[in-house]
Amino acid sequence: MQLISIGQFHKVIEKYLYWLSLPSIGFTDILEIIIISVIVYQMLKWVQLTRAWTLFKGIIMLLLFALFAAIFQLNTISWLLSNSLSVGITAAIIIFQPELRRALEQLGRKKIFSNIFSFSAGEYEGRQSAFTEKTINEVVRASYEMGEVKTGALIVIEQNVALGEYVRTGISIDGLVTSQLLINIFEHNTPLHDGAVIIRGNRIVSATCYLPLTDSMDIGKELGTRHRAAVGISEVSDSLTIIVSEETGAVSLAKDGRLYKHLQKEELVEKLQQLKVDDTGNADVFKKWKDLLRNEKSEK
Ligand SMILES: Nc1ncnc2c1ncn2[C@@H]1O[C@H](COP(=O)(O)OP(=O)(O)OP(=O)(O)O)[C@@H](O)[C@H]1O
Repeated sequence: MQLISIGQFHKVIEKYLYWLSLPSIGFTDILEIIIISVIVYQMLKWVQLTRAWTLFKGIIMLLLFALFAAIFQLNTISWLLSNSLSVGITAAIIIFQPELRRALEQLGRKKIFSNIFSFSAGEYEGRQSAFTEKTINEVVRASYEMGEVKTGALIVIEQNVALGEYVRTGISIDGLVTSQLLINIFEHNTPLHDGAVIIRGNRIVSATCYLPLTDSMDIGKELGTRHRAAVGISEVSDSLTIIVSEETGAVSLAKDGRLYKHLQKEELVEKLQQLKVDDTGNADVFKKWKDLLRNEKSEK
């Protein structure tokens, strides 16, 4: 029996198994794979939380149908599908314009690096003055006192995204946050009780502000425009909004497009503590990391 040399063996392998050879993978390829995976994952996560999920399922059905048409050479159907693709994309952009706008706004709000590396309260909180323990106590006291007597209220706490355009819709007030002032503003049949109050740092900057209403379907039919306005402003900004129901006296909170209904006093305090900075105006960097991680967890 004639043995083949190593060189010949190599040639045979190259000739018949060339398709097995893998292209060389460099660092940039791995980086690209990671970046694309993260983008696709984030897009799928976003699509699942919006009306676009239904559209996404529809597109998958169409693609399966196109594959079926291609396999069985249904030429007319294939032609129709490929020619309506560009029209379909334009239509989807028009129909889902609010969702796309919201997604881009949310992307613009993600201050990942500044959140991690900024050490001063001004940069971290984006406010001119600090949101302190005293302000938290005043806001919480006012909310539950108004709840007890069923006085409706809407209190927006501004964070990194400036709410100037909504502040301008109201009547300008430059007053230190106190429970008495808040209760007074929302007192029935007084000129300032309608609409929302906006708080920036430790100060009430405006009252009777008009907020955008959400068109979310997830909000219960029993809730009216006050709650819709609170969720609406939380969709277009990183603000935190407290709602006191005039009907039930319940205190709720809107943040990142979500409504946390019927909060107990301690729960509200806990949520507001995340915005706090100490009296020197400095945010604790370790607390920031803890808060960031906690927020990530609670979002999951
Ligand atoms: N777009 C808006 N921006 C700011 N405030 C608003 C807006 N729409 C309604 N409000 C406030 O909400 C009040 C009406 O509340 P409505 O009864 O419709 O809401 P609700 O969610 O059912 O709350 P409640 O439980 O207090 O009745 C208005 O009088 C006004 O003060």
